[in-house]
Amino acid sequence: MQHICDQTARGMLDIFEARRRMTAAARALQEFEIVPLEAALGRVLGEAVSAEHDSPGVDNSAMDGYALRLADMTPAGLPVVQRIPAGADVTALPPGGAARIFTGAPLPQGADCVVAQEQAWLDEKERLHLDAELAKGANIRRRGEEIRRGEPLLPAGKVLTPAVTALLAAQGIAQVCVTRRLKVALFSTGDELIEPGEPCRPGQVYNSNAAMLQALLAEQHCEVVAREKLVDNPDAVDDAFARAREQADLVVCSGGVSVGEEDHVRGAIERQGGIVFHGVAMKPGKPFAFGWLGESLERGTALIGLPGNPVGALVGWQLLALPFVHGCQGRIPDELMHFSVESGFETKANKARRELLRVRLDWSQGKPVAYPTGGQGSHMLGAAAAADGYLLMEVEEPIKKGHGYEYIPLSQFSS
Ligand SMILES: Nc1nc2c(c(=O)[nH]1)N[C@H]1C(S)=C(S)[C@@H](COP(=O)(O)OP(=O)(O)OC[C@H]3O[C@@H](n4cnc5c(N)ncnc54)[C@H](O)[C@@H]3O)O[C@H]1N2
Ligand code: MOO
Repeated sequence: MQHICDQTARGMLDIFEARRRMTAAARALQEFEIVPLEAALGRVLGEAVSAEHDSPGVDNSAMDGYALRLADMTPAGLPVVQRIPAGADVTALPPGGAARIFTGAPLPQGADCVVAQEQAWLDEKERLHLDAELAKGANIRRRGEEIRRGEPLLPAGKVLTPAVTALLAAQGIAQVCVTRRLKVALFSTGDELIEPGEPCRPGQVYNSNAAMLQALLAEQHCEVVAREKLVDNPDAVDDAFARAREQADLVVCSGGVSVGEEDHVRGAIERQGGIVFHGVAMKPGKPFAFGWLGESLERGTALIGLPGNPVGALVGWQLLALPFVHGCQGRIPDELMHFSVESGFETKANKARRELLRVRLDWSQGKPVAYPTGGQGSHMLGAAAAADGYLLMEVEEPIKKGHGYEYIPLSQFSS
């Protein structure tokens, strides 16, 4: 991964430095709630969890078959003297006998292996014979072989995925302590914006950012405490920010963050708090701003200003805002996942900013080859909606067909 390194261009912050700063700036919320396990998907564990039981709880069979004591087997076979379904109490295997047993059923005391029914046969006297060489311990799942009662099961900061949910359920745990939801106030700025469902005059633009950000926040289990559209007027932005800092942990705002006189977000942040950084050497997403409202970043309300261009807002959210949100949730930080793939296309170099090209991997040649999913303008949502990843184009390095470039899968941003 020699391509991903610090690099600044024309006063803009390097993407990966910006990501580090977002990660470092986050302070984990120290407020928690107890929720039922079935309502905890995607939430973040607020405390470490230890195993409450040995897993497996008893020695048990890994197969439908027969449990036996190997040394008892004779050329004349073994009589089947017991039948043990899953859920039965633990029994003892009488000497010189075998037990019919089913997957997950407790191994009878004295048995030292299980033969799968496909590898055994019963003669006319219902005596068991083996078709395979068996070793002691075969097809037995031992008590506590995965984890013992009291051992660490999950650390604080772990996200409750379906597998984590199952791991907790397997321990009999019905409710968990999770970080409370992050309260987010969501603003979209722009006189041109109208809401989906409203009639559209020429020059007006549907507010896709609010819909997208609401969805992105829902994916992260944030609580949207305000969702407002703001006109391009400094008083309106000031007023909205002043209200939001009282009710939210984080303000997320799109648009109005560039340099034109209709862009009022930076000014409002400076009047009510301060800027940590503004401007990142990435395309799309250059005018990304991070700051705070109130006394300081630590004591005030954090504010993330995303570009108005919808794909810039999306990329800024995924690469820069998410590490901060995760940190506030107390989540164990994720490394950015990326790997090299071949490019199936060519593109001219960008002289100032790294570009994140919206691509899809084609596997039809037995290896992944990246192709663009459509127009790469930062206002063009189609390519973003069709992409499965971003191909990272370094500054002053064109993309050449057949060469390898870092690919950043999008799936990592939804978990
Ligand atoms: N002179 C310069 N102009 C621009 C620069 C620059 O460096 N110098 N940077 C450009 C880049 S890059 C971007 S990105 C944009 C970002 O500008 P803003 O964040 O201030 O966003 P707006 O100007 O408000 O809007 C830009 C664009 O996005 C549309 N938009 C805004 N909000 C929404 C929304 N909620 N849903 C859908 N679309 C939205 C808006 O209509 C504009 O088309 O600045 C460049 N300019
Ligand atoms: O950085 Mo802007 O999002 O390229 O258009």
